[in-house]
Amino acid sequence: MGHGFVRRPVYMWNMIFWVLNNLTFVHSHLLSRTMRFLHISPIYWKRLLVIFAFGLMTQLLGRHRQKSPSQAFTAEHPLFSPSTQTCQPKSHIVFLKTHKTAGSTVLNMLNRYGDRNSLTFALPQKHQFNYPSLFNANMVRGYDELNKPTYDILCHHMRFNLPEIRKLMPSDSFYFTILREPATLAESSFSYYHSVSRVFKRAPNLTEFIAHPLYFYKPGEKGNQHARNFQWFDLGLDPDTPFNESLARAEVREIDRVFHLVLLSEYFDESMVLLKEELCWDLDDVVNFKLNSRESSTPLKEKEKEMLWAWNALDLYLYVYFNRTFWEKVERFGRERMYIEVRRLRERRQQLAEICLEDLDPVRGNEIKENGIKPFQFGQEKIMGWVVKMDLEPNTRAWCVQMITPELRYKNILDAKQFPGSVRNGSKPTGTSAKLLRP
Ligand SMILES: Nc1ncnc2c1ncn2[C@@H]1O[C@H](COP(=O)(O)OS(=O)(=O)O)[C@@H](OP(=O)(O)O)[C@H]1O
Repeated sequence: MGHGFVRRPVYMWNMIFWVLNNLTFVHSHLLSRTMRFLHISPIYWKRLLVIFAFGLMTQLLGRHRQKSPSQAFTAEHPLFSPSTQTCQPKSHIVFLKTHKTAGSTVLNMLNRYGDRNSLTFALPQKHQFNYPSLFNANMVRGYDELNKPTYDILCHHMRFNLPEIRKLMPSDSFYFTILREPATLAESSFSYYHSVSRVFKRAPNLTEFIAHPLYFYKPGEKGNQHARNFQWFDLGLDPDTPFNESLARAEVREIDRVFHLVLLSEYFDESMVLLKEELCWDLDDVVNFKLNSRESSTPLKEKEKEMLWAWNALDLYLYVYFNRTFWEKVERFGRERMYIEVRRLRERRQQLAEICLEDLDPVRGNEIKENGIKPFQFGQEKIMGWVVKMDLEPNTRAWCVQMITPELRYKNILDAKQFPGSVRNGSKPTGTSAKLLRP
């Protein structure tokens, strides 16, 4: 599990050590006089030199991040260990990719990180882990109960099932997921799955569905997950359970116990900053372009939102709970610090967009001629994508292409990398590049 690039941030304490170190060497005679003047014995002076040298070493290696103790997270899921004040990039990761929540953008980031650092993905046999069935370890390609392979990242669409996940993922894995406000999620889901989901097919339009959901919804029918408590379902829970506060609270607390971080798609950039901090990653590891967005969406009236919240009461409970924990984390991170970090992230995104993209706005899929980066079109929705400039230096272009490679395409690339020689998926593994340099 290599992390094949050098970290660049310069940390204050390392800088101080570096400056002192240079002063020590350049002005050693001056220093020794000062030490004598201050009545510090040569033995202490030597010890100080060792400390300075150590400072220089850490500065040069730049692998460990110094964190200010005042920013320490003391919650159940610490953002970093306050005792050591350093962190190591995490590479054992379980991401529950919920549906219609910006999960594809998060997934792309995980794909890139794992690809660049030669991490091993637990990949599905086909496109996803037999969704909507509950996840089972045997759905992972190459998994073998007796001779267990080791995996670093599990991140493709699945219905969460912790005991099975624990069979294959390391015990120190970092669990995270992403949620979206249930009414806008319902609007996205209705438009995306309208042509495939039986319940939605029966409804002439979203307005009718919102007005009479029970008329169209038949419990236990295939495809129902798209129509009610979608996130609750993806978390492995029963979306048809009648709402009951104490049950909802117990389930949500259990989710909070298992997941180290729950992101919010409405606050995507703040989410990326928290994630970067928790994973001890670099800014470039979490910078992204929005993927899988529709050309347009239907604005909801207040009344419609309320009706959708009532219909998706379990998802609403989930969202409200994790909205609170999210902002508590932001508070502990520091609002001012968050503001600065979000600005850095946006500036970097803008910089990369200017380097990589023909257009700073997403374009329709049919305007993208390059097959590897055409967004996956599903149902009648127009899914938007990006055009990468052609005249880029190859390394830069490969980086840019990675940032917008759609999930199925990227899955095939990773699959071909992990299972070389096996002919499947009809995809040639072009575009993987384990050691890309930043543009
Ligand atoms: N960065 C960022 N910030 C906020 N929102 C974002 C982002 N990236 C994607 N999206 C929106 O997420 C919706 C697609 O979600 P998914 O990628 O999870 O969909 S899928 O289940 O994998 O098909 C889709 O929402 P709708 O456009 O409303 O359908 C995307 O626009």
